[in-house]
Amino acid sequence: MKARFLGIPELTDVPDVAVVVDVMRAYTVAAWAFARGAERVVLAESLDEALALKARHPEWMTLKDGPPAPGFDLVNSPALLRNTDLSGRTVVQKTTAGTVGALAVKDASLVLCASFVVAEATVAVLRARASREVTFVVTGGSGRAEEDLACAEYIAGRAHGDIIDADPYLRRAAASRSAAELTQGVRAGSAPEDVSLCLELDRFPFAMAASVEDSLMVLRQVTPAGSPPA
Ligand SMILES: O=C(O)[C@H](CS(=O)(=O)O)OP(=O)(O)O
Ligand SMILES: [Mg+2]
Repeated sequence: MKARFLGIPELTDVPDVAVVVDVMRAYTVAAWAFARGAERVVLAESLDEALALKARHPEWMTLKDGPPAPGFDLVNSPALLRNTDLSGRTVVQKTTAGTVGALAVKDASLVLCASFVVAEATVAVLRARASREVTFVVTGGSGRAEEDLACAEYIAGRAHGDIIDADPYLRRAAASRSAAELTQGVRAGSAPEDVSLCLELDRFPFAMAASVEDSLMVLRQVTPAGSPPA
């Protein structure tokens, strides 16, 4: 398996298989949403689209990064989300990097959204797919966010079949600028436990695949043994 690692601005073609990585925090948060019972996560193009979807479907739960805002039910924090019961809910998520990265590759035949908490399940889906090339979208810092790059490289190595010590990758993520900002409380809508929750390797047994459904980009859980959506 050939792996290429690209930032969102570097995406110039439509990949066959894309793994969109956002460790801090979009795809750690999405995984927690599924763990708390969410049925699906709609990746919104804009805050206005998220608010319009909420107006049409008042029972849907809207989530954005940054500070709490009118019309939004949740913030992009695993620590603040993990005690929320989302059973059967649709969550609409809009963030600065993670959701933008998935929408940038929405025409790929397989789009997986990943972070450390779903790393091995993501690896299993990639191995089952046996693609010749996988494009890792490193969403943070125009492709240079160390937490996303470390996670992407770890998943790529494992998908290639390598036996890898995860600790150096987790240490890189722990030393990232994002981790520092979250630890220092610089980012609004965060909690002190966010960083440690983002570094819980393989916390969940499922992967997450996004595909277009009725013109919306919808993220769903996929089990490694099953087939991801076509
Ligand atoms: O919520 C986050 O941590 C970030 C927002 S920013 O990097 O602070 O602007 O969003 P994400 O898309 O989850 O990286
Ligand atoms: Mg991020």
